[in-house]
Amino acid sequence: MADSMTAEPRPADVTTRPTGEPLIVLDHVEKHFGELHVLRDVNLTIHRGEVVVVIGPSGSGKSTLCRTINRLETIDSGTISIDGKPLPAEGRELARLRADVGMVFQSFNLFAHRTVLENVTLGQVKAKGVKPAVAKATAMDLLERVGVADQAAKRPAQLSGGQQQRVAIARALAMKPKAMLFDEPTSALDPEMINEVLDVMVGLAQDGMTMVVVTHEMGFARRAAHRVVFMDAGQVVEEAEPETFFTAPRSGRAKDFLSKILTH
Ligand SMILES: Nc1ncnc2c1ncn2[C@@H]1O[C@H](COP(=O)(O)OP(=O)(O)OP(=O)(O)O)[C@@H](O)[C@H]1O
Repeated sequence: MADSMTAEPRPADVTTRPTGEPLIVLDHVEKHFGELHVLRDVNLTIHRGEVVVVIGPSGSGKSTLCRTINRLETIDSGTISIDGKPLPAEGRELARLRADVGMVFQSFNLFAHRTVLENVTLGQVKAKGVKPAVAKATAMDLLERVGVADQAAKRPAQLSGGQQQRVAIARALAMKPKAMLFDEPTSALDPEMINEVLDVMVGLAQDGMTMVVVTHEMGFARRAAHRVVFMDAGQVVEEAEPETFFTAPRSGRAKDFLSKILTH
C-alpha cells in the first residue's frame, strides 16, 4: 500500500481541491472594438480558490476578457462583479480593484528605472500605505518565494525574461490580491524559462489562489486548472474540467482547435 505520508503531491491535489463561493462574476458581458464584436454574451463565474484556464484561437477575445475583469477595458453592456460588488469606474475604488485583482502581462510591465526590490515595494507603500520597512520585508519574502531574491538590487533589464516575469508575479502578490489574472504570462519567454514561471504559478494554485490564466500552455491547464474555458469568436463555447475537455470536447469548434494544437 502506498505510504500517504511520504507520497509526492500530485497535480490532482490542485484540481480536486474544492473551491468556494463565487468571487468573479461576468453576466451577459458584451464588448465591441468599433465594428468588431469581441465579447458576445459572456457569462462566467469564478469561485474562490478556483483556477480557470482560458484557451482558444488567436483573436477569440481571451485577452480582452481578462482585461475587462481588471477594468483595463470597459464593457458595452452586462455586468462584472468582484466579491459581490460591481467594478468601480475610477479613483480610489479602481486602485483598490487593481490591488485586489493582480494582473500579470505577457510583457512583464515592470518599472524599468526602479530596482527589482523597488518594483515589489512601491505599490504597497503608495497604494496601501504600508510602512516602507514592512513593505521591503514583504517584498524580500516574495522575491525569495519566486526564486529571485538574489536579484533584488538589479534593474529589470539586467534579468532574464523568466526572472522578470517572476518579479512581476511577486509585485502583484505584494498587494495581497484576492485573485490573480495572467494574460499569456509565458508567451514572450524562451522555452527554457517557461517552466520556471509555470512552476511558480502551480505553487500559487496549490496555495489556493483564485486564478484566471489565459495561456497556450496546455500542460499547465492539465496540471493546475479546475476548469478550462474555451473561447471562440468572442463566445464562451465550452467549459469543462481539463481531463474531460482534452479527451472529450463536446463542440465541433473545440475539437477543431484541439486537433490543430495537440498534433503539432
Ligand atoms: N484595443 C483594441 N482595439 C481594437 N481592436 C482590438 C483591441 N484589442 C484587441 N482587439 C481585437 O479584438 C480581437 C480580440 O483580441 P484579443 O487580444 O482579446 O484576442 P486573444 O484571443 O487574446 O488573441 P491572442 O491569442 O492572439 O492573444 C482581435 O481581433 C484583436 O485584434
